[in-house]
Amino acid sequence: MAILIDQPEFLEAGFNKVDNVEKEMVFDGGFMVPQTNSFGYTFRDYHVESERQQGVENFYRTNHINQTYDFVKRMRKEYGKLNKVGMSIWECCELLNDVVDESDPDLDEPQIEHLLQTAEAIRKDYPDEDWLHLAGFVHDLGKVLLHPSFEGLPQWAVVGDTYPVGCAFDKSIVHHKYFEENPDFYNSAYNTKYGVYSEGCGLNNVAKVNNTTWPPAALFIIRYHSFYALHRSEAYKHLMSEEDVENLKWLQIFNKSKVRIDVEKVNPYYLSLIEKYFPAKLRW
Ligand SMILES: O[C@H]1[C@H](O)[C@@H](O)[C@H](O)[C@@H](O)[C@H]1O
Ligand SMILES: [Fe+2]
Ligand SMILES: [Fe+2]
Repeated sequence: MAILIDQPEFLEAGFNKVDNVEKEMVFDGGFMVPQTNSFGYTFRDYHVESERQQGVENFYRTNHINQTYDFVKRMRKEYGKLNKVGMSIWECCELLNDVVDESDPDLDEPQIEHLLQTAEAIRKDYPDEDWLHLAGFVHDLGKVLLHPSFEGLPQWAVVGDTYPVGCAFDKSIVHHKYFEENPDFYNSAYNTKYGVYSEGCGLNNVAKVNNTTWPPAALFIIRYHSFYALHRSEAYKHLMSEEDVENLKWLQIFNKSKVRIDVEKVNPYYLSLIEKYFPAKLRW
């Protein structure tokens, strides 16, 4: 997803295949945590040569060419209406299970399992912050925009790493070279360090339409968990407000995780959190 609000370090290229996957499981606070994805590569490696990577690269090519300032503005307006569907958080999770994310080089489990894995990993580290567990659980629900009930948006418009439009694309963004085919790349209104923004303007302008009682940090996590150029490569810091800086620390603890979980056992806990923080039906 691209955002409206965003400089460089190159991702290391190289072959990071680890031959013996079994040996790469480490024991971490009661969880067995793999160090490689199920294809035998380290996580988020966008430069290995595999069939899956070709699909991922193709995805980013289309994504980088088409995510323009005007497109993102139009999408925000259209989907900000929240007039597509009325449903509960749980119903949304069920819709999500039909979705396959073409941008993810590591994904090999159903979305619901990925959500629970993420949530359980945070719960282990921060047992008392229930709002944070719930953030883990709902963090990828936005992918539901791929579902036909949302007019079936194409993958390039929905998934993949997050970055701002309206200012220069940072070199740390995955497969950066394809931005050279994006019209905004040549538009002087959008291709400078600040572009349409100003110093410290703040990353956050999320509309809190659905009356959640959640802390703002949770919304920040949901919105920016895929903004790797920011939380991993430290790009775009010049656009952050003081509040963003404060919230960033939560993002840094929010990492992809592959802990093994017993879905049946943990489901009731997440249902109770949904009930605590969200209305029964939400506008989407
Ligand atoms: O948060 C993740 C991450 O940014 C991945 O790189 C991307 O493939 C997924 O779509 C997204 O859910
Ligand atoms: Fe995500
Ligand atoms: Fe995710």
